[in-house]
Amino acid sequence: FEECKSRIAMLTDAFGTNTAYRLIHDKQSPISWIPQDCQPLHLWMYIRHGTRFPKEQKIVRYRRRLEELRQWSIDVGNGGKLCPSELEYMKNWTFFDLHPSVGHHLAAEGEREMESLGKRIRAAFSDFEVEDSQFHATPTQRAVKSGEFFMMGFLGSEEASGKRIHVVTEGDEVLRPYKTCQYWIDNVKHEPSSKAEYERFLKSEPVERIRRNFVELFGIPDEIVTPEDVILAHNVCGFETAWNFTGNASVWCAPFSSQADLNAMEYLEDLDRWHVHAHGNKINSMLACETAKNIVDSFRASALDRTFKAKFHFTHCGALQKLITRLRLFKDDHVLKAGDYPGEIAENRIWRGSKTTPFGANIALVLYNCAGSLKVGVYANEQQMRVPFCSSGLCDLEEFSMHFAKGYCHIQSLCGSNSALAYAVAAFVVGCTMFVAVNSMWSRDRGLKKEL
Ligand SMILES: O=C(O)[C@@H](COP(=O)(O)O)OP(=O)(O)O
Repeated sequence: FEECKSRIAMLTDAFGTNTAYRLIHDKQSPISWIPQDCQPLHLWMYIRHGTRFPKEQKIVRYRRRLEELRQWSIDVGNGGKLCPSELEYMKNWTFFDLHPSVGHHLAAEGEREMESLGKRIRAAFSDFEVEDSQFHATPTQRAVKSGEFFMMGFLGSEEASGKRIHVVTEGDEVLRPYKTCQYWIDNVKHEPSSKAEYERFLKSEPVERIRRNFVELFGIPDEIVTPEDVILAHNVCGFETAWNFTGNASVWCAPFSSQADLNAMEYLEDLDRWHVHAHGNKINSMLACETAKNIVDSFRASALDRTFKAKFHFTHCGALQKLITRLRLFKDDHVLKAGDYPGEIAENRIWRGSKTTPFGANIALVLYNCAGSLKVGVYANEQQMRVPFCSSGLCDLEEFSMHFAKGYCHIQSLCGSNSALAYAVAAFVVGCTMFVAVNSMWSRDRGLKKEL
């Protein structure tokens, strides 16, 4: 049964946004968060909640559909070409024990992820006393619980017991503005063209090949298994891998018989998230403008009183993707297209859900006082990043603010009834601001060169 063993061994981390944080973090080397001759003044973090359960309606749908597929496989197909251990697992499969009431709740793996992240972040800044720490979360169980577990890791259980999480309202402009943004919902999320590349790839040969593999392995008649079933199996494979700390593979991973299959499934989700939530649409960057303002305002306040403060925000995948878009991180210089897969363009892309926004994904922005100069460091998933609009790795606060937080920011008018006009005005103002900024940098540069 060599085939069974290799099937289990090949499972890695390509589960897109359903990847557990440990699957990417364990491969990274730790970094130093304190640059030489610098002292931290402000730590501002945006954190996606830890590993969770599927949402309530999905638990119901998964149970219904997977039960059907399971019956087809066991009764009719007699397990198809599944290995004996997989067939046994299939017969005793327990995902059905998951009650819909735990839908979208933080899983035990998510609790571990958050507590250990909190501990690592505290350890990274252990030479500095945090004068004030604040914890904010969206009004969801998974975000609030993530905040509580992180806080325990960061402050220790005793200090954490006296501290509260500030729960914001739905659609909060800093934590999750798109959630209630009607303009974005109508013109991006529900706009068919945003899904066009995703739909195209769903019908493409790489996904069809996995579907045929599914049919053959499970011994289910061809006409029963749809491309949506392939997505379902991939989701459940990802979830069961994320929850299962011991690393036993889920039987629903079996149709993905090579890394290429997992990569194709990740690409499918990436096409969706990139076009709807990230670099694929300019409004996504604009929707992070209040978040950007909050970061820069917090930095300016800390720069004045010169004490080390920390603010943590527990939120969701789409919110992190918008902040990532505004920071121009993980940005390919091409549009993500279905037709580019397979091929180097798709395979070498930077944008990957498992690397950008797994469960527990985090973006940290740190203000430092470096021998009297104010500098900003940007970190994604505990690795230092270089933002394209900064001339060096550690960015000068003014240079950073000029690109990141300037320009028109009025989310209500961007999202409200006059939003088409507001969107045009915003795009125009952002364009003008960039023009003026770049021009003034050129003139400053020219001035400096003259002086030299
Ligand atoms: O709420 C959810 O179902 C997903 C998607 O929501 P958005 O990312 O689209 O807000 O986000 P998650 O909570 O897993 O980060």
